[in-house]
Amino acid sequence: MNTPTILKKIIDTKALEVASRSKSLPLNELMAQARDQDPAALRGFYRSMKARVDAGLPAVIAEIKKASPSKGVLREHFVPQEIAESYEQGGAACLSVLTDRDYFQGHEDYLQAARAACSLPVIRKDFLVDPYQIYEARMINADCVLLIVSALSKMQLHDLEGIAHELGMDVLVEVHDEEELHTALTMKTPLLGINNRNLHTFELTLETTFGLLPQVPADKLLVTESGILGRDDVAAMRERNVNAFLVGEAFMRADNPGEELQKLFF
Ligand SMILES: O=C(O)c1ccccc1NCC(=O)[C@H](O)[C@H](O)COP(=O)(O)O
Repeated sequence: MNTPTILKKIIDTKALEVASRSKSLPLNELMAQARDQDPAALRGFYRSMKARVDAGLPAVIAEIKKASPSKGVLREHFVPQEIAESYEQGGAACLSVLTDRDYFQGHEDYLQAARAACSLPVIRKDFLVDPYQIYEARMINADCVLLIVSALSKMQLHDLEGIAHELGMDVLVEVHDEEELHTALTMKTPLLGINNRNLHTFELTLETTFGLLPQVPADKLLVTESGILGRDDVAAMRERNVNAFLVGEAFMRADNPGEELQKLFF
């Protein structure tokens, strides 16, 4: 029998999580609450990214993550509010906050605290496999959700995207290879992430973005994700007209995450 990959383990955990949470708050009640939220309160994740890129600036999604399966604990002094303020001062376009508890030591409260401490739009960074989690994302005021193609069927991708859009949230769809890219291109969202990290093996190379780039249509806003560690990486992307970035580790390991963002990008 094949050993399950980390992504498979995470997805299995998510199914259990949803089953347990829906016992305390059933889906129909959560749906009703989420649909009652004021869409005007959302901050426009895509809009913020697009405005930076159109102005010729790097659009940085700055990530708040305490730990990860591939790297362990990244940051001991972890105060999401402080990090969010620092990122805003450093020039981030948006925030990404890990809400997964078991593998990333994240929490939904961290997203809410970070968002309340700044004026930036925020993506719920988690492994979303069920409509329940999309309604939950709206209830914690996420402005955007992540959908990972390798974790979902085409039908699930369309279904979850439809729910997110109906609730007023943006969608970042994430791919890692050509087949996933073709699937993602059947979706409506203009926000397309290429993850340089293989989520099954942890292998990481910026060549993933370079290799898929020629197949990305001009009307998509491409975000390169993972493994951006220094100014050389940023320059290599910008030379190829990749101007949107999702960065976690490089900032989380720095004493001052916002200053590190400034050093890397401006
Ligand atoms: O980071 C991991 O170890 C990981 C393992 C399994 C699934 C997802 C994983 N990470 C999510 C991400 O892709 C990153 O948090 C994000 O792109 C930022 O990457 P980095 O700048 O390299 O921290």
